[in-house]
Amino acid sequence: MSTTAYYGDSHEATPEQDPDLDRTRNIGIIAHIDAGKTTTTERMLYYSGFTRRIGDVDDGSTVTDFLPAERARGITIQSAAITFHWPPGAQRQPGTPLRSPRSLIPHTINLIDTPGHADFTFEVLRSLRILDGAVCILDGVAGVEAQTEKVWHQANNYGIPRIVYVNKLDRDGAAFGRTVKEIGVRLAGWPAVCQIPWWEGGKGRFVGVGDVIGLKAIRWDEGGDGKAVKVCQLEELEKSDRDLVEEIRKARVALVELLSERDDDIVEKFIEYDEDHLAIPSADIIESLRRCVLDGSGTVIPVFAGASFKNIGVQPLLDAVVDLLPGPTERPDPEVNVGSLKGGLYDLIGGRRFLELTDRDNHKNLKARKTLYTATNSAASTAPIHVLEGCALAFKVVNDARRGVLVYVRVYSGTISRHSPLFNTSLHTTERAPRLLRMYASDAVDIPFISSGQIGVIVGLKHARTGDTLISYHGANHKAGPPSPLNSLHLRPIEVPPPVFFASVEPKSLGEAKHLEEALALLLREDPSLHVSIDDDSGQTLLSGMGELHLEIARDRLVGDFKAKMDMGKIEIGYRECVLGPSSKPEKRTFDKEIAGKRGKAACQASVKPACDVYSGISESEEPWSAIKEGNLVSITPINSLDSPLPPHLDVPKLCQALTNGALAALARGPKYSFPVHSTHVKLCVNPSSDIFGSESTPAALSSAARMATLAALKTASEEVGTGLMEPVMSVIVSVDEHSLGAVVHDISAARGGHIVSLGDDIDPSKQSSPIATAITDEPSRQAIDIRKIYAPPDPFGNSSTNDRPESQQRSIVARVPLKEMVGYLKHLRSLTGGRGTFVMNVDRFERMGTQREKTVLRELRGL
Ligand SMILES: Nc1nc2c(ncn2[C@@H]2O[C@H](COP(=O)(O)OP(=O)(O)OP(=O)(O)O)[C@@H](O)[C@H]2O)c(=O)[nH]1
Repeated sequence: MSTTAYYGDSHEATPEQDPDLDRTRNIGIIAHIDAGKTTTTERMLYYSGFTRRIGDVDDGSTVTDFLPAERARGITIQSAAITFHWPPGAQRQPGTPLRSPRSLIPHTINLIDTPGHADFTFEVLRSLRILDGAVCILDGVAGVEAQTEKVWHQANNYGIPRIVYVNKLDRDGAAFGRTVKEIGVRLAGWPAVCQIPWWEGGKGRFVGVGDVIGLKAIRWDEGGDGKAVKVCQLEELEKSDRDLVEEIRKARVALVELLSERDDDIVEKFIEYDEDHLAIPSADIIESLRRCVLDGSGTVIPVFAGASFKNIGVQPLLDAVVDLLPGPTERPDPEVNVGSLKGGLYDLIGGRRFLELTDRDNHKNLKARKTLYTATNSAASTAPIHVLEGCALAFKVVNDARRGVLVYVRVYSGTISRHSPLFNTSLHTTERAPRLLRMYASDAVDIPFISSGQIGVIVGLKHARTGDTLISYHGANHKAGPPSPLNSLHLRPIEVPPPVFFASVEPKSLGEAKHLEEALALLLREDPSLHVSIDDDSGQTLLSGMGELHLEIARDRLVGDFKAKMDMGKIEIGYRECVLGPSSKPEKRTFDKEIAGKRGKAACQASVKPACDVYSGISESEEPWSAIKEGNLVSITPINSLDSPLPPHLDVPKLCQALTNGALAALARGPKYSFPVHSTHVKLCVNPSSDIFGSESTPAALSSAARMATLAALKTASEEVGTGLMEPVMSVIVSVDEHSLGAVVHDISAARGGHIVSLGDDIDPSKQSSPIATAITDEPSRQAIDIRKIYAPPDPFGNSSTNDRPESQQRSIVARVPLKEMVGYLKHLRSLTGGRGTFVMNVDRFERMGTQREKTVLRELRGL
């Protein structure tokens, strides 16, 4: 019997609903550019009753891409967090037990839309940290693309439970079966096919999906808004589409078999139902899948099907989000750093085994951190952690034209209440949270507090930046801040990659300078992967970032959104400068000046030498204090404060920090070419009896002395042995079909001076692990996936076995190529591959150029 059902037609969106944690899903959508994230999100909002019409990416009317730059370019730049409810309908009364499937009961979904372009990978990583689960959208024609693969493996590192949605199945050339096999091989997990596409009459229009779990088929009305669906039971469907029914049954057998290899409970059910794969109730299958997905390893990958643009498949996908992805309480203890110590936040709060250094913490500059934090460590064991009232991560800062600066936070413990003072553990400042909001894309609702597990927005913070940890604590003290170690607690910190492109930014007139400065400061709060520096010689402001598009968007934001009247110079590659040998003698400099009406005096001695491998350099360094930053090593010879005690305002860590800051400031600009210095070891020395002058030796004076001495040492080395240029070398992953492989490999190695690291062969069962997985995950090699054992339905418009269509086999090339040779590569790759090739890249290292190459680059830089 077939029935007509309606999704989402009886609902008034009720933003104030206060959800229980077990009914909350903090999820993200990850995918390659153009796979259909925004299109799918728009449908989700519509069916949930949040919007009254469906937004369209192509005419710029979407809810989530609300920045003018995003609408103009039709791509997602910033993550926008939106809250909605699924399924629509009355909320569960508190205390009502959950039942399976969970999608029968309304849930609150906090959805983070992440950008797909490689230049915004850092943005994706930032979002990944705060997700409890993710939907990965694939383009059913293109299959698994390089960017998706990259983000997928990064999500593995964070252990995020995921499901896959194969979109665009209405398009010519859509191949669901082939995509399923690619999922297995390239995402290195077992695809659990939960739906199969329903093509009318087997080879016609894409009209709906076969539901492998519920053993039924769902058909959407053609041309409608997608709310009305026809649910067909298999017995009835058998009369008109026997092949589809057969395939649904086959898929059910494969699904139960796959689950029984990993879940004992489903084996019991299998036995209970007389070993009949089809007899096991759908609720049991869902629970089994959920258990497999929740481990976050990506070993079992539930796969769903649809065509969001044609309004097909989105509601069952939302059901799957609720049914298969975890609530905040089902996730592992969030990782925190307290100084050099790592552990779980709840372990810290509960006083459990947190204060041991973990085995994995053999960090490169562990020695320095150990020295710094010995005091913290001992204090920590007695610290009053219980004063912690709330702990949140600012994962996104957005300047909203109407409301001012919005700081998106995920609360991990306790609550953040309106008006409560928040201590920022990165900036060591306290600010109040005057207003709290829950965001519905560009709309918002005021709320009195944000509780643990929830995502919300704080309005009115003046300093908080993306990535900062904010805490509220009992007995807040604005001046002193919270007691140690709470004052150094950082939630899930991530490293910002080095910027490799830069451009000068200049106000159109002097009167505009202040406004530009403020706009840049805001932009930096939003996006910590942008950097601003001032060129000492020319006085120019330089903006650096991760890619050309990254800087172009920054310019659009400055001009369009912040209304800064400015010009941006040519976007150029950020080279680095390195010393070619050691300076022959240490340089000593004394700083003796008034700073802000206060006398400052201190002296410092510095020498420099190459540190080709800064990371191994540190283990050779005997100094107890050393720090690696931006590819350089700064070390300080032991300070003997026993013979000549330090003045009361200084202790060894404070003094070392001030000296290091000074040296790092000097390294920002090379002595010969003015590029930042790289791969250089600065050795600093301060003798308390002759270089410290009582209360006049302030941290600022010490920094200045270290800066002057380092500059002098760099100059000496440059004159004596010279400096060389280094260039960013990228780790590049190119996805092409077999047909274009030869041409692309030749182009990379012959024309671009690249080095091929590996060639992935996706169809050879003996080489089952993806080269991208190997390049990205830091986990030990993953289990082997035998493509022959993957169940995938046949593709009506070709054969699902990739073996039979060699020209469509996707191959991954992993290579190392100088960034200079990658400028404008996408266009070239497209022409080499008939438009099908895609690539992703990130900085691998900075490498010294050969003499000839250096000459050419210098000539180009000088415009000769
Ligand atoms: N035929 C077809 N086109 C689709 C479908 N889903 C999305 N599209 C189109 O694909 C293009 C990209 O869709 P978006 O939703 O902007 O993709 P996205 O993943 O959000 O892209 P970025 O924001 O740039 O990362 C648009 O032109 C959509 O209309 C689909 O199911 N079928």
